[in-house]
Amino acid sequence: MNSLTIARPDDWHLHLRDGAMMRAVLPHTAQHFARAIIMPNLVPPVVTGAQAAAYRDRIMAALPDGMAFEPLMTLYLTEDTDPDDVAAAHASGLVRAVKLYPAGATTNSASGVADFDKIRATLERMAQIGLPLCVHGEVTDADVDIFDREAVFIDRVLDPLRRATPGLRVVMEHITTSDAVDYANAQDDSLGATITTHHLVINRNHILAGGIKPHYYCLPVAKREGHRLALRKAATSGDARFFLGTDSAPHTDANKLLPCGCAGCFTAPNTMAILAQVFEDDGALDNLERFTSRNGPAFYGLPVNTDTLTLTKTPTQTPGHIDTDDGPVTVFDPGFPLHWSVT
Ligand SMILES: NC(=O)N[C@@H](CC(=O)O)C(=O)O
Ligand SMILES: [Zn+2]
Ligand SMILES: [Zn+2]
Repeated sequence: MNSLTIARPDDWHLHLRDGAMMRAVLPHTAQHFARAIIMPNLVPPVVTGAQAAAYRDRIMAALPDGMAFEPLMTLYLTEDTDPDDVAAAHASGLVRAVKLYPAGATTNSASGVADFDKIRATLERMAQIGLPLCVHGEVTDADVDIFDREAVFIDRVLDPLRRATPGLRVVMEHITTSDAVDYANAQDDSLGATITTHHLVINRNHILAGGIKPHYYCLPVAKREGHRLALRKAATSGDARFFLGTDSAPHTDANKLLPCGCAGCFTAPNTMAILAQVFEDDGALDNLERFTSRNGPAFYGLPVNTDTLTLTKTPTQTPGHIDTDDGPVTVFDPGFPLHWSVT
């Protein structure tokens, strides 16, 4: 196959940031994706409906003329979140999901949740109105090994939370383990799971063997090869529970290359070329459209995009970095030449 046309993709987990960084990274997403679930972990976080509306306006103002893109806004769940504000933001069509960060789990998660009893009322309201909860699924306990934090979260937090809130629609974000794949496979269609581009490509050796590679450091951290293969199988299966959330998370090189560097891989520019190759290598090009363009809208109850994206078998050179007014941002290097280009 030398050319592939699919319904235009969406990105169900994206960090656009704000200001100069947003202006630089937004066109890379809008070029390939019609819509994206916009993560609310700004500083300060996007907690209220009013803050989400203002953030959406800033995104639309930063969109270059002639580009079409719809940001699907989220609210950052805190222990002080007002269920009425959440319900109003959902009813107006502004907000498509609420994001749960366990306090301290990842970039800008200090305002996240420590006491899960304090979010009960909001979760119950979300279950009533059908508003999905997107979850960064890692425990934060210092005594749990970082490579085990996702699996432990499923047992200790996610499964009890879902049992306590029947009907709540939940997205396990950026899953990295076979434990998460197995859990998702055992649930009904109230559960979805996003998978990033980079977790289909790298395992923990890529980060640590032969020298430390800060640009491969993200959270949840990439796991053993067996886990990567489980993610590949889930993503390429076509199963409706699994869909693309790139978690494209730009940080300047200055902030990545520190003694204590930031977590995140910037994949917006080359995600579609990488995914075409991943699916081709696994003999699953026929399922690429399900993963990038169909399963996500089905979970979120949105129409599939009517316009299309065409990939052709032409080598692509992804730039090593993009320039922003805050400094350069390195683009994720898959470690193999890319044979597919978006045309
Ligand atoms: N994935 C990451 O490593 N980083 C994300 C936060 C997140 O999605 O956990 C970021 O905002 O930089
Ligand atoms: Zn996260
Ligand atoms: Zn993220």
